[in-house]
Amino acid sequence: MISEHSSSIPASSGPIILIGAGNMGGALLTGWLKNGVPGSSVVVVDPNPSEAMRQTIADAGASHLTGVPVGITAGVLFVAVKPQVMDAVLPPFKAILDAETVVVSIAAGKTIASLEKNLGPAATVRAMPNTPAMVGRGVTGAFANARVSERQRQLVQNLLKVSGPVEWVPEEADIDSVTAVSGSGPAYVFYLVECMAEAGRKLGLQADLAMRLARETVAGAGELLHQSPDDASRLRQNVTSPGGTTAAALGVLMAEDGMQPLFDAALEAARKRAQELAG
Ligand SMILES: NC(=O)C1=CN([C@@H]2O[C@H](COP(=O)(O)OP(=O)(O)OC[C@H]3O[C@@H](n4cnc5c(N)ncnc54)[C@H](OP(=O)(O)O)[C@@H]3O)[C@@H](O)[C@H]2O)C=CC1
Ligand SMILES: O=C(O)[C@@H]1CCC=N1
Repeated sequence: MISEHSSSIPASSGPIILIGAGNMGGALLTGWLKNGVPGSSVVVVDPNPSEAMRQTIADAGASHLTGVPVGITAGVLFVAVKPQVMDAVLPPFKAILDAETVVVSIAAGKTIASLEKNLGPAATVRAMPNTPAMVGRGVTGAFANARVSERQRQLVQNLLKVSGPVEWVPEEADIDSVTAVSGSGPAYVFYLVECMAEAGRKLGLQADLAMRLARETVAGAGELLHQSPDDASRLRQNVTSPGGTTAAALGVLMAEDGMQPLFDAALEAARKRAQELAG
């Protein structure tokens, strides 16, 4: 159970059961532990976590199980397994829910209706974090169904915000769009680094130098975006001298057949895939 004394995390009515301690589940667990959630209030269910995760769990005094806990009721059931295995994994967990439990799923696409098919009607939040959560710099979109009380919403908000800001959306369908923008978004940025490095190599730079330049440029631009009060458009304009080199490059990227139509198509594809994973 999380006590009122845990820094910013309000009390839950029972332990947090985390199903799946992979990339995202592990990142959230690490964030909870750093932000005052006592390890003793967390039960991690994962048949085969990494050695590093086993160590984290053990060091925190959290419990590790390979299957459904027996004899306890979940305060929060936090679902962080792949959407494709959820229908096989979830049904036995129905036994550890009661009227006070809030279910949180971070799985792409999986609808609340699909979760309820496996778990029965429950206070449920669909959330979509992203991998910068691993360094406490993520952003999460979240939707709560009508069964979620104000207390549960606060509790979930505090559990999610250990990895960065939380943006609540008014419609469940919005979560699929959030997934397309920020859930998958870090991959687009990493690919941008790859593209910049490859283009630099084609201009004659050593491949590893081009990669270092591209990587530090994107990391530095991200940090500037994070720290500056200016919006992205203003920051772009600050780089762009009239008649200069940046304007020449942006003439290509911002052409009618430049990046915007590519991003429109890419994000539409991501949202469509989320919708296909719904069932
Ligand atoms: N990666 C990302 O950028 C994001 C992912 N998500 C969502 O988060 C969820 C998890 O993704 P991610 O962390 O990347 O995936 P991972 O594969 O890294 O993590 C899933 C974990 O669940 C474990 N697992 C498998 N079967 C079970 C089971 N029966 N009971 C308990 N645990 C089990 C896996 O073990 P094993 O490896 O041994 O199979 C693994 O440790 C997905 O639903 C995804 O859509 C959301 C936002 C961003
Ligand atoms: O690719 C995926 O399906 C997951 C969800 C968002 C990021 N990774």
